[in-house]
Amino acid sequence: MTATPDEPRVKPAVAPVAIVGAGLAGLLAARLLEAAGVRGALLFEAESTLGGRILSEPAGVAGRFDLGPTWFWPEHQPDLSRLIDELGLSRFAQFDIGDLLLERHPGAPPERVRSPWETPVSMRLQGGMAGLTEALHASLRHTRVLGRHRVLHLAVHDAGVALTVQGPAGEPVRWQAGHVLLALPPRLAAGLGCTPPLPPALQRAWSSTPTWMAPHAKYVAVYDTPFWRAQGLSGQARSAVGPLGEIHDASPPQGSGALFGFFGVPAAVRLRLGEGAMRDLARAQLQRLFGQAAAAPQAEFFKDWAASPHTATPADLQAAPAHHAPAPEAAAASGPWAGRLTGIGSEWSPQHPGYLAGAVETAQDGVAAWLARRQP
Ligand SMILES: Cc1cc2nc3c(=O)[nH]c(=O)nc-3n(C[C@H](O)[C@H](O)[C@H](O)COP(=O)(O)OP(=O)(O)OC[C@H]3O[C@@H](n4cnc5c(N)ncnc54)[C@H](O)[C@@H]3O)c2cc1C
Repeated sequence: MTATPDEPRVKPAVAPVAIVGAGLAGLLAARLLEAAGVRGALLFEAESTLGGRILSEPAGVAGRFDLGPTWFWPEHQPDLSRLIDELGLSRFAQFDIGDLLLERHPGAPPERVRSPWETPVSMRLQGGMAGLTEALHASLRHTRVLGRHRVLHLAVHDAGVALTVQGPAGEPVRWQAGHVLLALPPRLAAGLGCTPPLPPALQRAWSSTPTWMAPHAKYVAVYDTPFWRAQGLSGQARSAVGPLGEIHDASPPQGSGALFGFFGVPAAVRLRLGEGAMRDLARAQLQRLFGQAAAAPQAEFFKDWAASPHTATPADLQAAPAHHAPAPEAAAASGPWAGRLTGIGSEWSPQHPGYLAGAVETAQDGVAAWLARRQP
């Protein structure tokens, strides 16, 4: 029978758990389920690549450079730190020795100020943060990982949840699972169609939770060497002129040098001006700050997360929140959705909402809660 968009084909087997989203939270949840003996979980990922907001791009022999998260803080994030060790990944401290440059006014030369001491030390992963999600994915043996599978709709029924999923060919297919772990930002989860609808208070709480860093964009410039260090500069800068508002050293532990910056330009302006203009302005700013040697990077990268439909929603583009939002409830307390659906994206973390460590916390808690409730 040929499937039509209105009549999704049904996959008859019922998976114990379906995970929506293969970022850090989704991949870790799959690993934890496998470690507890669960077989045949489904992991749906809308994009063709895994990792979600974690993205590291290669530049020849220079290494890989983070266009998503860069840092973690082991003193405050012991579970994430343990996971990194367990996966055999190497860490190193963020370079921050030397002066910081301050650009206060257009046309005024940058001021040098002593770098503020970073407490606690920010740590980075050798080879880029994507090493974390790649290692998690490589460790999976008993999970069906389905890239280019976008979950569109969830319907609860007596035996569990039916998920309508758009696969690579564009056709909607219905899959069945006993429980759904929503490993995506609450705002995106609130946009999935649900039958019956989620409790209104839960729906409101999820759709009003901003997705951390969704309105932001990053620029990375790669050089042969970290030449600014010889001038006593840390590579850090703050600018009221822009387009980059905050700049850091992004060099790997040895060899090449790199600088990265977060744009201070609002998402709507960036999207209007386009990537080419943003790159040109960012490169010109690095030259203004760090001199002629910064004018011709051997490689450069630009990633605008506001343009990613599987990270940002139109609501995220209105304003960039200065602080991490408090975590909303992760599940329905009563009604048909109780016990069928749990939010495990990082923003649901009570301790570290929006951080990598938050995704670790929510994956651990979500899987533990499902295992505790599961019928023997
Ligand atoms: C530029 C930037 C810098 C950051 N810096 C740091 C940092 O230095 N330190 C730190 O701790 N944190 C940082 N963060 C935050 C960190 O990246 C996130 O907290 C973390 O990666 C979230 O992981 P997650 O798995 O919860 O969600 P995500 O990584 O957002 O994963 C969600 C996944 O769901 C998929 N998806 C979405 N909709 C669907 C659908 N309908 N069907 C199927 N799949 C879907 C997405 O494609 C994605 O793969 C940064 C983020 C950004 C963007």
